[in-house]
Amino acid sequence: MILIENYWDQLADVKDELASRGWFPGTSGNLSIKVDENPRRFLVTASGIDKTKRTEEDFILVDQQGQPVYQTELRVSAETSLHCQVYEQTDAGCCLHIHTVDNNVISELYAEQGYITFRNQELIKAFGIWDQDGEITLPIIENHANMELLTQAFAQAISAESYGVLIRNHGITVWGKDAFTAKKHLEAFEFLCSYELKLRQFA
Ligand SMILES: CSC[C@@H](O)[C@@H](O)C(=O)COP(=O)(O)O
Ligand SMILES: [Zn+2]
Repeated sequence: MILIENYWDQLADVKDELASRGWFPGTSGNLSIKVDENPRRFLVTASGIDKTKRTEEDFILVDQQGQPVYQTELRVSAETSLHCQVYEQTDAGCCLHIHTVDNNVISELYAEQGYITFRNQELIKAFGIWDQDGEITLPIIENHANMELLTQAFAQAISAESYGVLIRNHGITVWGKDAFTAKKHLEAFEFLCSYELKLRQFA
């Protein structure tokens, strides 16, 4: 038997931790956690809510098309289709999206290149990459206002080895096999973005 409450609590805990870092400015950001694969169902944040508050209406159970499983007055996150793509194309169990100044500035600086590759950093090991010359690449896509176009570009950028996609002047979407791993990947990408920006100030 699947205990949705268990997944709900895991996602609520992650949300609280990210909120305590100020990673949901202006109601931005959205989170999801998979509760079942056959058929695929996941909890996703309701749209437009204050993600720094913990309430009983924070998450909505949706199917693989991102449609609510039960009748609700709440709206699912405007970016639910991106979460659907992550679960469709990877074996992720959790997907996190945040807007920070650091990830936005990195997205602008590297937009023309279309990606940023991080190397020579101990924290790359957070992605399970243990080689001496290990590196991780984060693709960067344009921020289309049209969700169909954004979802298309996002789907093309997803790869099993990247664990995240950066949307230009918008934010980062990161995933992992479970809530713990997704948060670890998110923290690592944020660290790497911040490091890169600081280094550029001196280089
Ligand atoms: C309020 S600005 C952020 C939104 O436009 C969007 O990018 C976002 O991350 C949150 O949307 P939401 O529908 O609440 O999941
Ligand atoms: Zn967003």
